[in-house]
Amino acid sequence: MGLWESFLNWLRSLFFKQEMELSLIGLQNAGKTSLVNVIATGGYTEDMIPTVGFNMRKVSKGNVTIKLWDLGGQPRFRSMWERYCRGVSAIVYVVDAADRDTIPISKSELHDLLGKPSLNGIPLLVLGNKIDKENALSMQALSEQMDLARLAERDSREVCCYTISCKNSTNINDVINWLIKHSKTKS
Ligand SMILES: Nc1nc2c(ncn2[C@@H]2O[C@H](COP(=O)(O)OP(=O)(O)OP(=O)(O)O)[C@@H](O)[C@H]2O)c(=O)[nH]1
Ligand SMILES: [Mg+2]
Repeated sequence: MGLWESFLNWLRSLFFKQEMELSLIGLQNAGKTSLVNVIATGGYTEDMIPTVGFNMRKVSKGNVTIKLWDLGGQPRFRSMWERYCRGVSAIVYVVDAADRDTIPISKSELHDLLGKPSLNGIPLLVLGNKIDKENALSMQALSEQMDLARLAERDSREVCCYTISCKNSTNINDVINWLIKHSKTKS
């Protein structure tokens, strides 16, 4: 980036600071914490420790400061999801697209959660992760199996779906761009 461009970006950042708060949910082993790491530092590792309860991370992307609530996906933590989704700018739901057996559970957890009136109208980004694996579902198949059309219609909510790989950093830029688009100007 040239000096002049950097200066302009700095000037812009003084006037247009944006911030957003996001919740990352989904079943255990889907790759939520891996996604936070990839967005924050670009780092990826195979040996991850399951999240106990939740973690909070703040990540800056350009003018946007993103506060991420990374929640544990094991059954005992799922009852907390709603509390951490209230009032966020967007909900990011991560699915292991290569673990076909768990898709029905993932779907029913998502549909139950979004049925709560407190979460009405919050935009939803569904991410089918692990597309580096051979048996991973396509975006269309995932979207059908998760019945995302019904969620968009039932709740008249914005719903978007991407397939990604945290391991290979595939489509991570699309995710970041979507997030930035859904941030709000700081008051
Ligand atoms: N092949 C592959 N493995 C991945 C990918 N993303 C994450 N993993 C692996 O999946 C496992 C679980 O990742 P985590 O990020 O801990 O999953 P999580 O959703 O945070 O799990 P909980 O904290 O228990 O809810 C780890 O072994 C990761 O290395 C990916 O894109 N491809
Ligand atoms: Mg985790």
